[in-house]
Amino acid sequence: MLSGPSGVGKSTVVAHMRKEHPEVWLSVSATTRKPRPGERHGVHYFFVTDDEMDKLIANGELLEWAEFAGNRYGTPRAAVLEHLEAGVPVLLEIDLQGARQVRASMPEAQLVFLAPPSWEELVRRLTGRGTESPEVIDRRLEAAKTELAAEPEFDETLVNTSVEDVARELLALMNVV
Ligand SMILES: Nc1nc2c(ncn2[C@@H]2O[C@H](COP(=O)(O)OP(=O)(O)O)[C@@H](O)[C@H]2O)c(=O)[nH]1
Ligand SMILES: Nc1ncnc2c1ncn2[C@@H]1O[C@H](COP(=O)(O)OP(=O)(O)O)[C@@H](O)[C@H]1O
Repeated sequence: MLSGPSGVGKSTVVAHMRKEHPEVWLSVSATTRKPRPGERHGVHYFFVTDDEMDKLIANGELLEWAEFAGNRYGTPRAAVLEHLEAGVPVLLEIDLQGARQVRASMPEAQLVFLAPPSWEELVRRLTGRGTESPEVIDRRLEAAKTELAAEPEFDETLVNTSVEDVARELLALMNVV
């Protein structure tokens, strides 16, 4: 499981890793957040309405879910279990609250925290991505303070200075290489 503050580079690292190792399966989450330009339904997320999210939760279809910066996000349970049973390396990219839930239900899961080289660099990356309004950026930076403080809860911390290095370290932790 990979967690870390918004803008630290999780998606970038995972995309780089999967380009070279497509055998790593990345869970596609359901979210009530609106798609960013270029994001596709079923690829980056399953973009769902509030009602649809209510149903997924009520029917027990999510392994975990959380509200993050005003939107809900959850991991579809069935696909994760199928891939684990098939022996495929599974990666979840989820927030701190989700990571805590998975740790409780799957104690064997490995929790990896992706940290920024500095607070200033995190702000620079999140702002530089240009996908969020200043209000949303503030909200995400507020959440980032809590996430950075929870770093000791994780099994491993990787500092995202070089995307290539972090991708390699993550693969090694997953025993893929
Ligand atoms: N708990 C949980 N968090 C998720 C899930 N999918 C994504 N997230 C997290 O939600 C947060 C916001 O994701 P997103 O809106 O895509 O923004 P980004 O992380 O800045 O690219 C990030 O911390 C994600 O890791 C999920 O299924 N469950
Ligand atoms: N190691 C890095 N060095 C410099 N910029 C990076 C690095 N990793 C990611 N970025 C940039 O930071 C921004 C946020 O990355 P992104 O992968 O969207 O973060 P997250 O998925 O954690 O929210 C993007 O513009 C990305 O190109």
